[in-house]
Amino acid sequence: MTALNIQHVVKRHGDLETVSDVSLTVEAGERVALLGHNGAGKTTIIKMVLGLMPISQGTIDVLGNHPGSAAARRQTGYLPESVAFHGALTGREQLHHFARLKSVPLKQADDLLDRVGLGHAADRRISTYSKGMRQRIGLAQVVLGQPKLAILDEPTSGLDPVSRHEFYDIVEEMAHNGSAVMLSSHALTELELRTDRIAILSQGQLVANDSLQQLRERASLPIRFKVTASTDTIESVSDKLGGTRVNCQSVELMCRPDEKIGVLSAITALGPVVKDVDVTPASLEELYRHFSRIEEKSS
Ligand SMILES: Nc1ncnc2c1ncn2[C@@H]1O[C@H](COP(=O)(O)OP(=O)(O)OP(=O)(O)O)[C@@H](O)[C@H]1O
Repeated sequence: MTALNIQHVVKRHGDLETVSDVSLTVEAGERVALLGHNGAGKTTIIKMVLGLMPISQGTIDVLGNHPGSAAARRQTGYLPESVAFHGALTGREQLHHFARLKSVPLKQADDLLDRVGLGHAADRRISTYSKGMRQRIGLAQVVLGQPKLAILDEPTSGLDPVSRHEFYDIVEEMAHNGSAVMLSSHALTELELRTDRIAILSQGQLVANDSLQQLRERASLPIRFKVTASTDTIESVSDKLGGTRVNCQSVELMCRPDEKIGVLSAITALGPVVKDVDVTPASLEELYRHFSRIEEKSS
């Protein structure tokens, strides 16, 4: 089921067009990452989806409802880029408040405080919380009531690496339970394995919208091999395979994706002199640069 359906959406501020003919869907249970440079139009799209900003052209359907309608809001969880809570309230009081607004049992709020790692600080005032702790309260209020659509704008800014990992575990759990999740981020490395689809915006236009695997196939960027042998055999390995010597034990090779199996066969044919092989396909960061650059060149 399609939870979010954005079709041919345009946003104009006077003469300035900041979102140009963007079409994007997010299915129930799917995690879609919205990527783009500063000013690419991510927050503008999110604001239109939430009904906080009027659409100049095109349509947005949120679970069969108009963006910003009571029905759409009831089923949507939102974590803004800069999350702000009442500093005088404790984490528990703040989350209980959201639970009452969402008509969710208070017990669920208490359980969520533990789930986001704030059980120990639940009865402390939010003014004493670090940025990461506030972000966790923000995530807890999104998860509260298991919304059918979750919109997360730069959700991991301010979180340390362990907290980021835990954050994506919770997002995964939400998607597993049927929520559609759209999140914007600049932290590409962490998104690689934790999202189902990547949508890349460049200057208001959607320049890519595929799974990581499909993006790799489309971009056809080189694959990197690092072949390790012993110091006394690396010279002959290097002579046979070519590539660049990176140290006294390793050679680095690059090839096109369609050459991968051939290169692997050549490495395997060298037999036990090869101690190790690392095969690294294009990273999301490289793909992101590739797709953003194509658009910049053509504009
Ligand atoms: N009310 C407005 N009037 C005029 N221009 C606006 C308005 N709101 C946003 N913009 C412009 O729209 C473009 C997209 O902004 P947006 O905030 O959506 O970018 P973003 O992709 O979220 O960037 P960031 O990663 O920096 O948060 C920017 O050029 C911004 O200046």
